[in-house]
Amino acid sequence: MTAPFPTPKTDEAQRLLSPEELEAALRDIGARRYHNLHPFHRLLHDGKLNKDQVRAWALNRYYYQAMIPVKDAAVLARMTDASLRRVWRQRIVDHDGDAPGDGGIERWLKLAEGVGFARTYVESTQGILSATRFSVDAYVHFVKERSLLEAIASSLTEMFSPTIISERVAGMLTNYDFITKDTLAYFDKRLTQAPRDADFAIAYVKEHATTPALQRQAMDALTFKCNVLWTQLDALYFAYVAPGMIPPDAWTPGTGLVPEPAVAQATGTGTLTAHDVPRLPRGVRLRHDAVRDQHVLLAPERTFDLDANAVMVLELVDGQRSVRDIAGVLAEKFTADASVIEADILAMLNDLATKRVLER
Ligand SMILES: O=C(O)c1cc(C(=O)O)c2c(n1)C(=O)C(=O)c1cc(C(=O)O)[nH]c1-2
Repeated sequence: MTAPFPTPKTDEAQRLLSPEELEAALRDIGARRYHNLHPFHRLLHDGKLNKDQVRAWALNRYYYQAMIPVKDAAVLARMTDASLRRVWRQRIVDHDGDAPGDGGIERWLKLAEGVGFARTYVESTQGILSATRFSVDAYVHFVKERSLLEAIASSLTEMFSPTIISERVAGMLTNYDFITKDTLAYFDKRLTQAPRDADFAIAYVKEHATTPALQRQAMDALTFKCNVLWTQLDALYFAYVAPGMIPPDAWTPGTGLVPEPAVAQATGTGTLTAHDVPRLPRGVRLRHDAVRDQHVLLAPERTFDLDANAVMVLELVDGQRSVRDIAGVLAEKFTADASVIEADILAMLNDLATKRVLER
């Protein structure tokens, strides 16, 4: 497809660059346009956003994460060479995993849950900004419509991502008390996946962009992709930072979240989340008081009576299972909805945590 408004030909576009010059020109595009330079990222990394603004970022970026394998499947579908497909298909595995509960999309959902979202709300994508959807969809369309060279070149933003990831993880861990290393686990794997993918893509582009016109196409593809990323942050900034104009139907703070247990909130104690592994602190025991026929939690100089549900949960608290694991066991036992059980268990365990008879 020819662009309706083709990029004006510059002198640079007329001259065939050496592969090294081409790489330098591509890197220069990143140095000027990559999304690490966007004000929203600067605020995110420097700890200048509030929790809801960080939530808006996590929610919207989920759509990018979820569509990346769709994009890569489209790229794969254009490859007639099995040896290329064999390399590219790894990208889909990285995001989808080999089994349920595995892979990058799952890890992004954990990030979103870590900042308080209900997984089903995030997966529904109903609260994302239209601009997020437009720009991510534009990326998918681009790789379907343009040449394979352009499709591969558009992924070259990944050359620049390891730096921003290191900066983001360090910045967010230092600056936000609600962010943990576990929450950001998504990025651990990207630190090796992104350079591996980028090395392959840049080698391909250097080998196949063999005319000035093809080199220009590769550069334009990378510029386009930088714009895909930049636009998403513009939209976040506009809606959630300044002027703070949230479009109709987009996420508004307070919605789509797992309710935080009121007691833990009031006392300000660290709230357990579904991924935490609860255990009884040293000196606290689950006992059956035979005289009263009552299960109790026995702590130094204190006891707490437990109802039957609490006993069932605490019998599964073994310092190995996470809250989610425990909910899974009980959901299976009672053929009930695991997410409902999980919410109940979290409320109960957080109540015990505030009484200091449970820890993670
Ligand atoms: O955290 C980031 O700043 C960042 C940037 C990019 C990128 O540069 O496109 C990707 C990712 N992360 C990422 O996680 C990811 O899976 C990914 C895939 C692609 C792609 O174009 O195929 N880019 C990116």
